[in-house]
Amino acid sequence: MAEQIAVLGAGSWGSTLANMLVENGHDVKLWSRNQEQVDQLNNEHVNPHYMKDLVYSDKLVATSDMADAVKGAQVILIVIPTKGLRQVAGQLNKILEQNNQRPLIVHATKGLEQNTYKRPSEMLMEEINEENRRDIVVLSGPSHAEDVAIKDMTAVTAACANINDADKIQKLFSNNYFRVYTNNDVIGAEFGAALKNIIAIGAGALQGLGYHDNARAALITRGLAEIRRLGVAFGANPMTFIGLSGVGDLVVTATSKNSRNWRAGYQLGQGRKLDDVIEHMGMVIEGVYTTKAAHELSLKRQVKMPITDALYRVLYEGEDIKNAISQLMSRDLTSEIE
Ligand SMILES: NC(=O)C1=CN([C@@H]2O[C@H](COP(=O)(O)OP(=O)(O)OC[C@H]3O[C@@H](n4cnc5c(N)ncnc54)[C@H](O)[C@@H]3O)[C@@H](O)[C@H]2O)C=CC1
Ligand SMILES: O=C(CO)COP(=O)(O)O
Repeated sequence: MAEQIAVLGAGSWGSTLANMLVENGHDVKLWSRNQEQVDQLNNEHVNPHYMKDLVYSDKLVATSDMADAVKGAQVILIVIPTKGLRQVAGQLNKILEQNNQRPLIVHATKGLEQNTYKRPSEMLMEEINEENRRDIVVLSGPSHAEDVAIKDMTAVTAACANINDADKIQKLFSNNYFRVYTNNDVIGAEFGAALKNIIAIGAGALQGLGYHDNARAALITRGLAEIRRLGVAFGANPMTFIGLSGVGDLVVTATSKNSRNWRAGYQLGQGRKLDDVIEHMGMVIEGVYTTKAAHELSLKRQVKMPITDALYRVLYEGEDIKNAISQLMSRDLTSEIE
């Protein structure tokens, strides 16, 4: 059955999901704060800054008026980078309150908030009053927008404490190339999503420095160990980390040239400066900020995250990447299972 869906955030992922939902037969309004981008989407069906090869459906309606996008929507999908999430959610809350509207909220944001270390669903719960929303569902997993745009096979997870709502999102989003599984572990799904970006920067850096397959496999595997350790310390189900929002997303992000985090790491490995890399990416590199949040959180919780610590020193304290790698490799030898 066709649903009325609002998508907030028209970057690479928000606009691609909005287009897919239109093609799934739903009535979709896509909100962007940028009027020029809205005009391009409505008039020429393109979004060249973010998705240069995608021609969007002419049934997709874009708007820069959030109230217009949200009016009547039963489901609201939020695809805003972590840094802007709270502000957009606060704006949304006011509109929902005025409309007396109580939609199901889905988000696809992958990060942790600076200083508070909150997960996206925690930020949304704080900003959107309970009277103005139903549950919050996390949509996560190995899903580069570029691949979904060309209808490559993709499998993701819809995680929600209320499994009926995860089921509903599973049905709305699934089609013959996009397969959605469900999970009730929101904490695990969000930690997996946020922390894999750190490891992806590291994997890109290794490749930029000229390391090969063994090094990448070691980084991914030991990266997953520290992602799981932090997630489990906050109540995540360890099994989630061997699922799509865990190892699945880690593998795609740490091995793909489509990944902004991998590309950032690659350029750092080749000797480019961080500010320069951020300036030229033109899209969000969540892992840069998540590295800082996760490093601080791991110290607070006393969870060992040696790869995250090494990347933190490289990104925020100017340590040479090769030194950071030597330091990682010369730590006391230890057991794999902790
Ligand atoms: N690009 C991808 O393939 C995937 C991205 N994600 C996640 O989705 C989130 C969004 O990523 P992308 O779409 O890639 O980012 P992007 O950089 O391509 O686009 C971000 C969009 O959010 C808007 N935005 C940022 N701050 C805002 C604010 N304060 N108010 C209003 N609009 C704001 C920007 O104008 C832009 O349209 C990130 O957390 C990312 O990790 C998740 C899965 C896949
Ligand atoms: O989360 C993603 C794919 O699942 C996107 O990763 P990047 O932000 O590194 O492009």
